[in-house]
Amino acid sequence: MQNQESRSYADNGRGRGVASRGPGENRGGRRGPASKSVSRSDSRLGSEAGVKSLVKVVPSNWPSSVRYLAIPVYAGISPRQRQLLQTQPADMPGASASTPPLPEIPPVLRFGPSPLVEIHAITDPAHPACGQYGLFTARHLPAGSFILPYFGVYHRGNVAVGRHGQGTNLHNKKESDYDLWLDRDADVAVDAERCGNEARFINDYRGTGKPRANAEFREVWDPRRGERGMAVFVLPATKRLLQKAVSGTGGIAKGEEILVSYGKGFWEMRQKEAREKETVGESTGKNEDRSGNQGNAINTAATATVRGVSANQSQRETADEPPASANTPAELLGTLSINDRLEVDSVTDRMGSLKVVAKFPKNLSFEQCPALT
Ligand SMILES: C[S@@+](CC[C@H](N)C(=O)[O-])C[C@H]1O[C@@H](n2cnc3c(N)ncnc32)[C@H](O)[C@@H]1O
Repeated sequence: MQNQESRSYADNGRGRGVASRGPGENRGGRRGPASKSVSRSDSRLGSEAGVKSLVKVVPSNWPSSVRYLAIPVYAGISPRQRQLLQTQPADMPGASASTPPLPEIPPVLRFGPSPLVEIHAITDPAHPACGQYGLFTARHLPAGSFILPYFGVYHRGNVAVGRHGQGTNLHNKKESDYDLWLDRDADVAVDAERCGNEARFINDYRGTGKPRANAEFREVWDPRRGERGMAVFVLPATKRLLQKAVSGTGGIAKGEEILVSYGKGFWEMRQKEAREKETVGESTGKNEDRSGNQGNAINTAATATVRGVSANQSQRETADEPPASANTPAELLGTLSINDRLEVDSVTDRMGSLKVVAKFPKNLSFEQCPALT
């Protein structure tokens, strides 16, 4: 079972934060099996053809089990929801005259891997996400600056509730730690568990030794696609940091890990789930880990210890993982289609309180992304 907070690993300040329950050059480091280098001289970058070609390009260290997205994809979003996504809040019916426009993604931003960030495996045993990946800066990023968009599957925010009360995203049939609220009122969230961009690797600052987050998720307007979305920004400078910024030390230094706050609710829910799983494990004699980072983890012990989950990543469910080699948009959309007949008990409302509101529709399918059609 999820609650509103647990769906949020951050909040953008407009009540539309991170949901459920975390122009291109490649740098050094290990390369994922699916990696291809980014050609900065690719004249098609930014064009529709460029988007299509960049779907084939992944950043260094991108895990082969996760599909890289240069634009979002859509699952089960209604035409009305799409319309809402393509409307600035200030233009919404009933919006007050003082509603500010959303901050904009730089219109010249290229589609594909960002030169501002690098994905690295975390090998420091003191880091609570040791054995997983994290996102690091490739250069100094000024306070308040835009870092990158958060891409994933735009889906209905509703969650189904499984036998043990755990929440499950309807669109991918299991809970996700990469699912961010985009618009709670419109019931749209963006999940990067199975496919996404570099932003999906941003860890929470808790337990890392850093006193606070250095970045945040914010709702944005993407003028390239005429659509709302989520993005990551360097935290704006506080008065104290502003003074430092004058001497050039504000923002995030080159090589530092980008860290956000997932929100207290995210971690409270994780603890609750860990307790429940331990209870289930005790009663059945086995433990399971249903964490959302199964696809990426390169070492499981540290994760399990930190999160208090006495489980092993190797026991993760793999049956409904999509194949990892789709490259073209058609393949991408094809392999992500969900036409399965899902059997669920009930659906929670978007506040997450356990409440039967609807039976899950039997067929969900991905809509073609307008940028690709
Ligand atoms: C959005 S993902 C972040 C990327 C993830 N490290 C990966 O390699 O895919 C969220 C997951 O990362 C892990 N994580 C992030 N921040 C953490 C922290 N401060 N302590 C422990 N685990 C963390 C948790 O497993 C969480 O479910």
